[in-house]
Amino acid sequence: MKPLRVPDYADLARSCLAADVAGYLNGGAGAEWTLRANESAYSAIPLRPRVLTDVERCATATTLLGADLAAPIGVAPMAYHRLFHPDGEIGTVRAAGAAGALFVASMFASTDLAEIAAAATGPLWLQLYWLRDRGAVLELVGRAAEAGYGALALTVDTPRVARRYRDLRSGFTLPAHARAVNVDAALMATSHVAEAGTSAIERHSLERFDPRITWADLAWLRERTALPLVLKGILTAEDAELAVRHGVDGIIVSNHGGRQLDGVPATIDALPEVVDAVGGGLPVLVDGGVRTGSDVLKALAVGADTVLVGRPVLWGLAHAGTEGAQDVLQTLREELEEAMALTGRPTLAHLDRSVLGTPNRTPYHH
Ligand SMILES: Cc1cc2nc3c(=O)[nH]c(=O)nc-3n(C[C@H](O)[C@H](O)[C@H](O)COP(=O)(O)O)c2cc1C
Ligand SMILES: CCCCCCC(=O)C(=O)O
Repeated sequence: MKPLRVPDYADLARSCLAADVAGYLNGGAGAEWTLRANESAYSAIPLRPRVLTDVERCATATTLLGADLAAPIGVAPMAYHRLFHPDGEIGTVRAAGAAGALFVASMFASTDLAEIAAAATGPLWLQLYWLRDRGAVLELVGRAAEAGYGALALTVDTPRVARRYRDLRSGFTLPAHARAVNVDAALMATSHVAEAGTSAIERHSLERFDPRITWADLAWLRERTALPLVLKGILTAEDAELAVRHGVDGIIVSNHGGRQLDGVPATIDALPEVVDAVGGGLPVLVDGGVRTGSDVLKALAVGADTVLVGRPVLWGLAHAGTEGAQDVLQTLREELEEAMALTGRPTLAHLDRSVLGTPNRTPYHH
């Protein structure tokens, strides 16, 4: 089957990946309630089209923190792209560049940070986890600045990696060809020690991630880098207000694709309170469950400035390397453009909450 829609890539990826790798990629935390909610909440929102608005040209181009994007779409930070295809992060960053999309490299990328930067042709950020070893984090930040990364995205929803039952059942661990090559090997060692019935990355996070950090620690990082700082994993108005008060440069509304606290709302449902709390003072990004151009349009209509896409990019990569990842991003951009035309909104500025109908909810099931 030739993939046409983004979800077509999900099946194709599953059929070419080992079961434990597919489980790590597609799985979520706990009962996977939030994982399901992310996608179904988008499907529940009907659209309210306007007609006779001249949609011959619909303009998707935008800017984010001073960088140009062909559309308000980016690649969410995801660890270990080489697990899914030998092209790894070089493939996904090239795909992002070709599609005019933002690329956020994970701290646990399986390709050298400078090599990713050398292959990038578009805006590039680095995601960070706050490790107990602050020196290791700072060293990485210094290398990112030198390599030309444009911003840091600090993930704040992961004091530890959550229980992901698919990974516990498979005894998930990292193979030799997909390791976090940008962090000191000694620090990463336990992330690839197999132990039946456990997840190596969950064990590793308990040892190495720093669960003690608070809002006050952000100043420590800000004093040591001139790069803009974006917080990833905000879900409430209260935390959005604190983020603004602490002078961050952007917010990513995220529940980690349903991989961290199970039971939190779908991100499209959390987005309005964050957008309203921020009040336009900062860029607000969102990720989780975005599978169609209409989903992108809905998030923008609620007030997101840019939408990040996670698993679909890795489905494309797993199936067809760089080309597959690029096709996923290109398809989303084209579908967004079509959704703008068919809802009668020729520019991004025309996308506001009036395009959204009342959600048609069926209750989520645990
Ligand atoms: C395989 C995989 C690895 C991930 N690794 C990271 C990571 O290293 N850092 C991070 O902040 N988020 C990570 N995430 C979460 C994504 O950044 C993003 O929040 C999520 O995938 C968005 O949901 P979606 O996959 O439904 O688009 C990962 C997600 C997946 C699927
Ligand atoms: C010890 C490495 C942990 C990597 C976690 C990557 C991630 O965020 C994910 O969701 O998986």
